[in-house]
Amino acid sequence: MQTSFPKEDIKVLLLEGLSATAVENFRRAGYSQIELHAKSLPEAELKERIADAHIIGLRSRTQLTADVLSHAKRLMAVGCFCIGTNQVDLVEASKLGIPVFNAPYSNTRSVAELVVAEAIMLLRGIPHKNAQCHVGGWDKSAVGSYEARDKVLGIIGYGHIGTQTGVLAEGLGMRVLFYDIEAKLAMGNAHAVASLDELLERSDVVTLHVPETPATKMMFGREQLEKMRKGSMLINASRGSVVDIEALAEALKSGHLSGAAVDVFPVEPKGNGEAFVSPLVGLDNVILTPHIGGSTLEAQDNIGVEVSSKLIRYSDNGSTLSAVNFPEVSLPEHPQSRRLLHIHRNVPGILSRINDVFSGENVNINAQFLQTDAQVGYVVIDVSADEAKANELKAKLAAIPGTLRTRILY
Ligand SMILES: NC(=O)C1=CN([C@@H]2O[C@H](COP(=O)(O)OP(=O)(O)OC[C@H]3O[C@@H](n4cnc5c(N)ncnc54)[C@H](O)[C@@H]3O)[C@@H](O)[C@H]2O)C=CC1
Ligand SMILES: O=C(O)C(=O)COP(=O)(O)O
Repeated sequence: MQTSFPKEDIKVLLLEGLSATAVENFRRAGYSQIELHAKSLPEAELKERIADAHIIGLRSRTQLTADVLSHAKRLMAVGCFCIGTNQVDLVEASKLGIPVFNAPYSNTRSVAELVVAEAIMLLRGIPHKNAQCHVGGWDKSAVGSYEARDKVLGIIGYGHIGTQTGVLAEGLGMRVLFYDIEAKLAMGNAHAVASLDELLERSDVVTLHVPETPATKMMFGREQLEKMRKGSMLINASRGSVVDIEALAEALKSGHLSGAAVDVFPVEPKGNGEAFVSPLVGLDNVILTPHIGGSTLEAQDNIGVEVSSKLIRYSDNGSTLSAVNFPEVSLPEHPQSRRLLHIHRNVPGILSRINDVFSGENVNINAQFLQTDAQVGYVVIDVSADEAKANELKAKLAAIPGTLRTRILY
């Protein structure tokens, strides 16, 4: 599709070592100005690099704060090449008229497999036995080693990853309980519990799968750890902010918990090679992994295609389907028309001002799409007009008070 703004002038900034599938997809769609970085950028450099970027792709490390976004003079879309979107100030992006996309399912299975494997490792006391062997020890004993079969796995946050983890765990013969703030359909023989406390009191292994939200920040502290059964285990592959890591280290040192597996941390290195510091370092009953729950080649390749396709579709066609902070529209193509986009603050009266722009003009409106959310309104208008007329209409649309952005797509 031929776009009004030449695709070769659209700068795509891709950070944090995204899969080559993302780059190939952009290139195939005609985007040639792609800047690739293997790591997240220090804030000052990020502000510099984002200044003239039209599209940015990132993973969990890059913080797109309101301050960083204020340096992005041309940014039209953000792609989180992962599940979590807590690293982006979604409200600010929405206020600026910038849709944010993610990959809500592509690494779900990878996280669930890792968690189930860790549950088995912890139940067998493998972290400690492994550490012993590495220093010449030999601790052949069944003490503290258990089968996963018939043990209780307590899942906090029964969404995509939580349910998938429960299904895999049931395959091993584990009994699955879950706690969620929403009513959820139980998969297999899983049971919802009435309260977090009940889940903690009944589980042998507890695993966290909540997103980072104001309500989940530090939701798992000393009080929750104390309520866990003596000798039980905790797995956290959600977000580092969810667990009080100092309190977790104490619970492990005191023996109240017999083990833990932790993939996410309150402070994580910006990239490979930077030192990792944590109160859990050196505890040989803990499996530490460098935030790799979703880092399998399958997941990363799929995410690369999924998120780049959403960004390309928005850039080429205006569709915002599955944006996490923006009104969602899925648009047909009308190649015979010119497509104008109008993004505005959702305040009363704008639609009639938009329609005023077209009334009295000698142009035919072939289609009009409108979707709003609490903050933003998104109108797409397909018109029969020549280039000069389309530019004139765009200028009039841009002059409407409350307008955030206007574009002529094609
Ligand atoms: N370690 C890693 O590499 C990865 C980590 N993640 C993390 O896992 C999180 C969960 O992913 P999904 O399962 O795909 O998300 P999801 O949105 O499908 O599920 C999250 C569930 O948590 C529930 N929830 C929210 N607040 C809660 C609370 N306060 N208490 C109890 N339940 C609550 C929700 O109702 C929902 O059912 C992501 O947001 C991300 O932070 C995701 C992928 C990879
Ligand atoms: O998908 C997520 O939310 C993750 O936490 C994975 O993050 P990553 O892409 O490995 O930085």
